[in-house]
Amino acid sequence: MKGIITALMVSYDQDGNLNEKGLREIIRYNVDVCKVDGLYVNGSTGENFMISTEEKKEIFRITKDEVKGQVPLIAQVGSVNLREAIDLAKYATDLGYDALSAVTPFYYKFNFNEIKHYYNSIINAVDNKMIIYSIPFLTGVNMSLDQFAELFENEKIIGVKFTAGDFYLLERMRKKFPEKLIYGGFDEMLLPATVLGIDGAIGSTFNVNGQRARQIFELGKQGKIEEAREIQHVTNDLISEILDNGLYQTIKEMLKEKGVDAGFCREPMEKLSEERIAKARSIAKNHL
Ligand SMILES: CC(=O)N[C@H](C=O)[C@@H](O)[C@H](O)[C@H](O)CO
Ligand SMILES: CC(=O)C(=O)O
Repeated sequence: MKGIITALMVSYDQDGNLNEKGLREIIRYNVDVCKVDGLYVNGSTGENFMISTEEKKEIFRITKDEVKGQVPLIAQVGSVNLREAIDLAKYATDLGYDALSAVTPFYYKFNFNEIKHYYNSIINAVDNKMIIYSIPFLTGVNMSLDQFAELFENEKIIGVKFTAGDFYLLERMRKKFPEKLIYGGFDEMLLPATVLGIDGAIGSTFNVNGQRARQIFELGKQGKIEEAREIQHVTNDLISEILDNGLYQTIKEMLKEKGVDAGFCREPMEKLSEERIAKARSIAKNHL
């Protein structure tokens, strides 16, 4: 479960209904064209926090079915509704997902004991492994090195998806937890995170830019820093244009430009104007 892992996009139709055919096409594009090492299902990029429990299960099921064992699968099951998280953890485990992940519980200012209870409750309910999903800029939840150490005392908690720019903390974690899996979260900082020794990365832009991400990761690990930096520069020209135009909507339009039925984002995310659709299409033409 190392390497370049796509935070999988999901296709919704104009009315926001799950588009199974489109989801299958996105999966195929990731596996066959971007050639990524795994899929992270129902993360932020999957618009997970805007959909129902039944839809989450449907996405887990379709993805497992379409992938046919070609790459490992990680199921993001985190929810402020702990019962839902446990239910999803059981569902994904029964389907055969290789690992689970859960976002730190957010919205209420849970204390660390509550966060620890949340992780242990989810993972101790199933025969599976857990990857903590830490994304402080969206959740407001910051954990210290000592707090990560306390969570990692549970041997079923095998790693962390670290979507943060705190590279001091990342370095401290690498030193303190050599046996845990650490995944980079910000695709635009893949090279510096690789230099600090991450085991892999999980990201949204790998849905379209997975091949360059792999090059950055491989070259970085080999110490070919200048070559890797050139590819990070090209990648970040791409990512900055995507971010300026609307992250998930733009990646979907880029997939459509590649013939993938990626659909639309779920409300309340807005639909792109004609002008921004044209911009997204031109980003795909110029950079992919
Ligand atoms: C919130 C979100 O989508 N985060 C992703 C991973 O955690 C990243 O892949 C970013 O989308 C990407 O780095 C662009 O900022
Ligand atoms: C990594 C990311 O974007 C996600 O959680 O989907």
